[in-house]
Amino acid sequence: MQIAREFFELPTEEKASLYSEDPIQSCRLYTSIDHANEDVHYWRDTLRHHSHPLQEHIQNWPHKPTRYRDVMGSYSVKVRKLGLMLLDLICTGLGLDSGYFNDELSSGQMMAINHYPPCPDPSLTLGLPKHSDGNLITLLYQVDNHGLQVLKDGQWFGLEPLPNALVVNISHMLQIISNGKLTSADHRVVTNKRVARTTIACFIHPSHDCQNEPAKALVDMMIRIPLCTSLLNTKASIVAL
Ligand SMILES: O=C(O)CCC(=O)C(=O)O
Ligand SMILES: [Fe+2]
Repeated sequence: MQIAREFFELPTEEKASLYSEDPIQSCRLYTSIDHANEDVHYWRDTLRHHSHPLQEHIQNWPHKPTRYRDVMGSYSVKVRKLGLMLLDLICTGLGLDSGYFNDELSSGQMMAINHYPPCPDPSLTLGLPKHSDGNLITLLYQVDNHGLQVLKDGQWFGLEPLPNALVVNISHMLQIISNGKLTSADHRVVTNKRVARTTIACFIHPSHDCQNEPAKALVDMMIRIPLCTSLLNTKASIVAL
């Protein structure tokens, strides 16, 4: 977290070379969501880069702070290990074959270092608007400052930062694969006037050419035999729920 904060404390000129609006860039610094086209800008700067396989991506990461690559690289490997362990447990919980989430379903990983500076008027914007994550599973590290809220039964609840704890989000792909047994949580970030907030999100995601669908074992098959006058004409229609 210290390294993440040090990155955002670098002089603007130092960070400027990483600034890009192009979502295809493997490592880029940008702000809000779609700065050129959005009506409201969100109060966030973010450094986003791929992080798995590490050796394919680390050379695109920032040079400064000098320990950035070492520290963030080692965090990325460890947090991935934890994420895959959680996916194994979720796999058991869902009753899927062990290793279901291995390989292409979890072969990608992206990290976002989010920075929310103090906001002079928090009533005018948010750090991030309501959304749920589009990947498989997200592990978010937040240390001390509040800001993250989750939507439950139509109400927003603040998620207290707990020392040495990570927030784990079920994301869209996991909702799809689990056929809705797990649901992705809507969340947002509010700002405050006093202090900056920095977070590190790790998004584990499927490979880009992998097709996602509900796991077969979680799809109920219902056979309907329509009532008709001639049994000979009866067709069984199979409906996947
Ligand atoms: O910074 C946070 O607390 C949440 C970040 C988040 O939701 C995201 O990057 O998708
Ligand atoms: Fe999110």
